Amino acid sequence: SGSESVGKSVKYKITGIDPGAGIMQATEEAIKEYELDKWELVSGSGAAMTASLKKAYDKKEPIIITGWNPHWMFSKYDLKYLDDPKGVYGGAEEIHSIGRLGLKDDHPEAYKVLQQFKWEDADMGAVMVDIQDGEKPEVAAQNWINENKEKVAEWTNGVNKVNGDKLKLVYVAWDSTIASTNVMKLVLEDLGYDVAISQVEAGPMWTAVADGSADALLAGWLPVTHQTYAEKFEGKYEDIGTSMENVKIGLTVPEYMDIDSIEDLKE
Ligand SMILES: C[SH](C)CC(=O)O
Repeated sequence: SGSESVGKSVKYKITGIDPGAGIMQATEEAIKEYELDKWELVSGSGAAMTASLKKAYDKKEPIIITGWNPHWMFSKYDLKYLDDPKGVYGGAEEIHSIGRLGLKDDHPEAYKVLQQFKWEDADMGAVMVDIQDGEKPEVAAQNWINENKEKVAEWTNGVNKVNGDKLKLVYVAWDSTIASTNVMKLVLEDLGYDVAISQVEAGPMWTAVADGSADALLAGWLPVTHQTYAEKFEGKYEDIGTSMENVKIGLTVPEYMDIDSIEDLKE
């Protein structure tokens, strides 16, 4: 066919995000399972990945990235997941709220909010797009809360106000988690909590909850994406509840690329 192989066209590179992310471990495993010997996974950050995506997409050039839903990039660009016949990336994943041991006794009101915290892809997406359009995360979060009082009222249903109790949430700079953490910060502050949010890498995020130095994380992607962390810290955290279902991770490419499966990368 004379057409250059996909691998050659992207110099056998997959453009990833921060090295501790579960999708990065899954992609290293995919490189092994699909015998993508010449391929390498390039780590960086979520922001660097989406900047590379924009650069390639604007010129209709090939690029392969580590993608996930919810993410604003799927509404901004025409993207598709590569089929994963070996199931390396798992199926429908869920986002869990993970709390330190003792949180329920120390802060029963906050615990109950996290238990009742549930929203959809579209809710989180609205906050992410607002941020992507230049709004500050805390303003985008407040905008969403103002528009969704009834949904927030479900989260705080039956929860008493508190008087300045301190809470610390940890998160990673993934667009989805920046959105959820900023919304939850405002909801808990509205109940009277003094909330600090701290941006760390994925490993330190789980470690902080497991060692009790943070109260909760809102980005427990399970059962597959964060399986390594969940196993490593087994017994040292409490899975408080699922805030979102049917989320997904996988290798992602622009629709204009004529490949459909991870198997196609072997050529
Ligand atoms: C980047 S996804 C939100 C989560 C993960 O891959 O760890």
